[in-house]
Amino acid sequence: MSALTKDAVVQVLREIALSGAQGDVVSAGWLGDIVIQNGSDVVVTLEVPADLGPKLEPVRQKVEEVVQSMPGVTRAAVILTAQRAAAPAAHTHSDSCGHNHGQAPQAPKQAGAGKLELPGVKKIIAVASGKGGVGKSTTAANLALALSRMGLKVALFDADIYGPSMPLMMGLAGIKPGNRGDRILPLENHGVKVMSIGFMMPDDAPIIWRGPMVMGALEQLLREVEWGDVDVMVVDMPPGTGDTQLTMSQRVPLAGAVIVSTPQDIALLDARKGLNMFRKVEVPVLGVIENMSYYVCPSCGHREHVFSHGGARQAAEQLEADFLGEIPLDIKIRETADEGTPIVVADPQGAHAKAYGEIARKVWEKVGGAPAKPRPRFKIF
Ligand SMILES: Nc1ncnc2c1ncn2[C@@H]1O[C@H](COP(=O)(O)OP(=O)(O)OP(=O)(O)O)[C@@H](O)[C@H]1O
Repeated sequence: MSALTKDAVVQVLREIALSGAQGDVVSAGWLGDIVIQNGSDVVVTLEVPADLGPKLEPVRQKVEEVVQSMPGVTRAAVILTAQRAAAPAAHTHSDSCGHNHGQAPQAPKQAGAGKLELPGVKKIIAVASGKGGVGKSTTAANLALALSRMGLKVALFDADIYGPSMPLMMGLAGIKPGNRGDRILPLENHGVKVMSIGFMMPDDAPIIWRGPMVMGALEQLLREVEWGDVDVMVVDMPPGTGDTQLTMSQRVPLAGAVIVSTPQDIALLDARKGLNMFRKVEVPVLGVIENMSYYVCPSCGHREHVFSHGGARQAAEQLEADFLGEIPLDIKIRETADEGTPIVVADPQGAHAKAYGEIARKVWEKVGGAPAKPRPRFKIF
């Protein structure tokens, strides 16, 4: 059998006629990207006009069905993204991984771009970082689990388009969410509802996301998931302070944001950009969490400050943001997350779970959350 090519996919897409005078998805100018992974997994991105987006779910399904039926295709995923005016470039640049490491951009002026409505979701909290690799996702997962242990109904939304890690961290890797009608059902583990852009992509698909596409895909996912009744949703934001992060902070009705930083100065500089970005769009900054703050020697219990300790606390003070707490550098935090059972669940009585619990309590208080009913420790069936 000859190898599957993008041209062959385009050919097939041209055969799907759209109703009305628009021709097909290719001639309508909607074709964004085609990515073929492992020779047989195909992801097609359609960039459609924002006002048509919600009406085009049947088209998305049809295109997916047609691509899926092509010879040589194992899995097909079609993602609709809405075309949106790109935000002004400001002084930002993206590096090769797509992360934005420039200065906080100006708020884009988007006429009519109101807040997304997520009925049933009471409070939404963003977990953000100025740069990648500081432990933002690990913190988001453990924070969500700590909030859940307080007796709250919790959802975790993984918006980290450049490296979605929630499927792995929450023990849901390789599982695909189901549907009810045209609604997507979130997956659930450790008592937390989880949705990740990673569930929608073939494993390791190197999708090259352009700014407006990212927001389109995230919005679509947020809107189409049947979240049900949720006290608090934790959003693992894409790292950095570029246009995507800014647009997301404007469009999602955030109750507040927490910034994760390591103690190194360079990360703190980036953390400042994160703080400033949220302030610019009037999202309350709930505070700063210092991650990988110190190292506890597993044999003697000695605390070693590998980096210049206390930087996040000082930076928080200077920036008039609250310091929410510090989490040590501990291999167990990494291992448990990699195994899909983050430390708050793996060792609920341990010191780390306690530290995350304290942070969760402060965060919940700061967003004015109603006191949660303590979860019973024992269940009698
Ligand atoms: N407190 C910690 N102790 C030990 N390892 C940690 C800790 N926090 C995070 N890590 C590890 O550091 C790495 C990066 O963490 P994580 O993926 O959470 O960062 P991130 O900021 O979300 O990264 P990215 O920007 O790539 O999404 C992971 O291997 C994670 O397990």
